[in-house]
Amino acid sequence: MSTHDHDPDHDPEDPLSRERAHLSESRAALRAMREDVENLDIKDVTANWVNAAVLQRQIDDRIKALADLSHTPLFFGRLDYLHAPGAELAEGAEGERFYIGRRHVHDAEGDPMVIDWRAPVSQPFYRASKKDPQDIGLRRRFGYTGGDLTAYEDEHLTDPAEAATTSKLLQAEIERPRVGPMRDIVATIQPEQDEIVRSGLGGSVCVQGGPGTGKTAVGLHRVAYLLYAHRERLARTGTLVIGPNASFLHYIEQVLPALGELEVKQATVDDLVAHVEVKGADDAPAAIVKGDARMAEVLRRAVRSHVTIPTEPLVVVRGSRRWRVPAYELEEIVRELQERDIRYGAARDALPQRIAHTVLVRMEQAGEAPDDRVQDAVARNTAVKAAVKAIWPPVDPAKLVLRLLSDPDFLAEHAEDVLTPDEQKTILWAKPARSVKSAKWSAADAVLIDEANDLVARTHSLGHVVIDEAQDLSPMQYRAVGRRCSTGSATVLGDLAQGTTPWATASWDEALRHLGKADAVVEELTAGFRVPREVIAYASRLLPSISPGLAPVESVRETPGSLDVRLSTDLDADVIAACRESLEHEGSIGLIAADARIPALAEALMAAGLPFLAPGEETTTESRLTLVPASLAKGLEYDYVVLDEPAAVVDGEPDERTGLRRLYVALTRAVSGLTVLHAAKLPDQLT
Ligand SMILES: Nc1ncnc2c1ncn2[C@@H]1O[C@H](COP(=O)(O)OP(=O)(O)OP(=O)(O)O)[C@@H](O)[C@H]1O
Repeated sequence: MSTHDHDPDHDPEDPLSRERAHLSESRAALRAMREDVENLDIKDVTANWVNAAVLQRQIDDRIKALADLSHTPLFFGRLDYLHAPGAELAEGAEGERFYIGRRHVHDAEGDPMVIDWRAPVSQPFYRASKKDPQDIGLRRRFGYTGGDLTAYEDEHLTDPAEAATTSKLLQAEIERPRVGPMRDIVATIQPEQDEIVRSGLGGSVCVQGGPGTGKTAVGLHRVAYLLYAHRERLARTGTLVIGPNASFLHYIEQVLPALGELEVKQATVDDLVAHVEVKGADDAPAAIVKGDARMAEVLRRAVRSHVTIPTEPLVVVRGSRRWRVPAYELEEIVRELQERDIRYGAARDALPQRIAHTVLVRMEQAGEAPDDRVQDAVARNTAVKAAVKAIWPPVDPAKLVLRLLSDPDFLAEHAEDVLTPDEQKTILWAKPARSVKSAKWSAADAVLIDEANDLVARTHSLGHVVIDEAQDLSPMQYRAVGRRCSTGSATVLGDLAQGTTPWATASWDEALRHLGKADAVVEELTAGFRVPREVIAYASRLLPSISPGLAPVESVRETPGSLDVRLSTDLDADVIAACRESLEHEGSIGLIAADARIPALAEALMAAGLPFLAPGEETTTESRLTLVPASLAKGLEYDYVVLDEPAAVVDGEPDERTGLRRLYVALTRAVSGLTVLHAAKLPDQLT
């Protein structure tokens, strides 16, 4: 591989000059594409204002997607094929040379200037190697400074004499200082990441990977890829990215728009199940039982218990005639509906028609010739309606859960042999709630209501769902997410070692069963792109205690002197000093501390005149310091991290293993440097 930097003398024969010329031509072509859309006159197409509004929105989105962002290079790579790969591999692609970028750009004749990174013809940019050149003679990577193309790097994959080296441009991209929200990695997706990104829409994928292995990045790029490869289907069915909390979602929200995808929804699991206002919290034992998959069976039984097998005949009066359906026939109808695999509500909707059908059969036997309208009229008959209400009454999911948590006998009846008497006691409210409105619902209760909801009426399924930090979901939460992709597929991202809930995932196989995706492929990512080698080695000392089976992350970053562990006699003052030191470097700074330490540290920072942000607030070049409670650090990263009192982070959790896992998360947020300050003794597992 050879790297070439910008030659200031403009030589038209110089490859860099030629590449820059292609860049300006491509930008001009993109501008022309945008102008074409801007000049569209929709008055000619439709006079209907509703259609016009819809069309205008589509046009506005398209204009947005065609924007030429000065800080994102239009192309970042070039592939020279040995043989023309054929037009079926890329929109209108012909010839052997392709520039790879974030989006497709074509010239006035429709010939491609830049090929979308997701097109099949672009794939060798990420996957080809000396071992498997995939018909690529030259792979060129471009380096940019500001918006300018200033360097390129060549690999001649079929040249046996050329030594394989690591890419300097990749190294520079990984080591660049972080400011602001998460960015896309489209120019430097690694082969093992690309395999996950491009895996098909039909199958679900689960990615286990240590801190900084790119799980979040891979999940987001997979959505972008799937939207490209299955645009129409996913536009119809929808896509969703699920993250642990609002600040995390805020951190990642710009990645997909930067890749031209504006339609992907984002939510936390709590958002998905927000049927009631969450005003209360469970203690851990109650939350564990409520999150246990056995609760699904309790709810199923409780919902079904509303059906009463009829013992009285039904009499329908029409005109001068009375039609009698005996109890045993009603019972047959009810039993048949119970045995079918349909929701409680759907069966309830079907029941009046079934009864009416039986009445119609009677009419026909008596020589009448009733039609469909008669059947509908019978189904709406007051006697039939009353019977349906008695046999199959409506169920309000929230009221049902309220009763289960308030009424010991009702719970015992449906939890028999499913929950132990002690477990039942654990989840019963000390003070029964009066109404759905006044109840102090917890987050776990809302998930139970969601399950009950689905027993009554099927939850709408999307085409693809990505779940990040999945290791923290309870079995009941996995079920709630699984319902939302029951007819689609899922990408499950997580790290067993970072599970910090009392119900944290212990095995992916089990989690995937709860999700309803037992056939998902589990992939492992082991190369770390965030945390410097020395820091990850330090954090990995905790692995034997927190997740014995897992191998430590192999960092691709070598930043010597990136770890500094200091004993302090005046913690607050030393923390402030360490923040000031970190602020001398470029990039973002995170001060991470046990949640209980946050108020004291906030005060110390204010007293020292150091302005700071809360997680989720965007760091800028002016405001670069964020004060991060350990409980919100997951998934985030900062250039420099100052970690306050590890022992307090561990002690902030109900048990030691969870505490050490929380510490592991806090220790693995740094991109360039980590300073650990402690006045108390460090946890034994670290030393
Ligand atoms: N191929 C890549 N090229 C450049 N940067 C990368 C690559 N893969 C990942 N990164 C960067 O590494 C950092 C960590 O990635 P990401 O947040 O996706 O990791 P993660 O596995 O989700 O971490 P965590 O377990 O801590 O949540 C991000 O800044 C991301 O942009």
